[in-house]
Amino acid sequence: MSDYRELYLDSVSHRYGTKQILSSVYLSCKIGETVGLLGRNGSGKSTLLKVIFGTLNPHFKYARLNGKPFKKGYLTGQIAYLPQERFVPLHVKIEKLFHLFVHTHRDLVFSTDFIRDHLRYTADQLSGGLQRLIECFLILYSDASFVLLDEPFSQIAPIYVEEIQDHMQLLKAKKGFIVTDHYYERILEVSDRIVLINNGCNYKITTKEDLALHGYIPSMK
Ligand SMILES: Nc1ncnc2c1ncn2[C@@H]1O[C@H](COP(=O)(O)OP(=O)(O)OP(=O)(O)O)[C@@H](O)[C@H]1O
Repeated sequence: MSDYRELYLDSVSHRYGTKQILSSVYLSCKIGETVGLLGRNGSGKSTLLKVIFGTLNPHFKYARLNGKPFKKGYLTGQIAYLPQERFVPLHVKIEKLFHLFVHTHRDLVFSTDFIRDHLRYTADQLSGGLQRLIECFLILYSDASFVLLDEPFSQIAPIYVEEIQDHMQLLKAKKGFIVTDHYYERILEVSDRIVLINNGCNYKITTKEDLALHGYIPSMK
């Protein structure tokens, strides 16, 4: 049985056409936990996050949130998702976006210097990296208890990656995170445990050697 305050996925299977991408994948995340999701390009990480959020209907999944079965994550109001692709509208003021997405922790996010400095702009007035950073904060600070982050560190300068990590740490008592990125050293730093997707299956990773064993990083000398 799953604990209360847990996102739980079991038996997730999906194929595109005849290509099997996920075969009975299991994944869980509790409040207070950061789960790092790793895997080679095309292994199915984004597919899995889309399945959880509900924008992709898999061939099979068994999903529960706080013990209760759910079909589409976004309908629960408890799951937020940062997709790989840009999602913010270009012509809406950043301040308005934060008013739409963030309620509980708005004061906290508005007290962050680089967010406050950009509130009066629209996304099209910002660089690609800053747009991504704003998107990341909109999702981190949304009211959802479980946050799915697809490549939050890509395009972002190291100084801001540190900021993202710090804010994840700050929010962790109240939220659970599932995060994937190919800056795997960052994923190792920020995560309490690591799950690797390989050949459609999930593997528990405990050491860097495990990552080499599964062919995610070059074998270690
Ligand atoms: N809509 C689609 N139609 C057909 N095939 C798809 C579709 N979306 C993804 N795929 C294929 O499914 C596989 C898994 O894609 P996915 O985006 O989930 O991988 P990923 O692990 O997130 O990869 P990356 O690390 O490169 O972002 C890839 O081979 C991809 O080409």
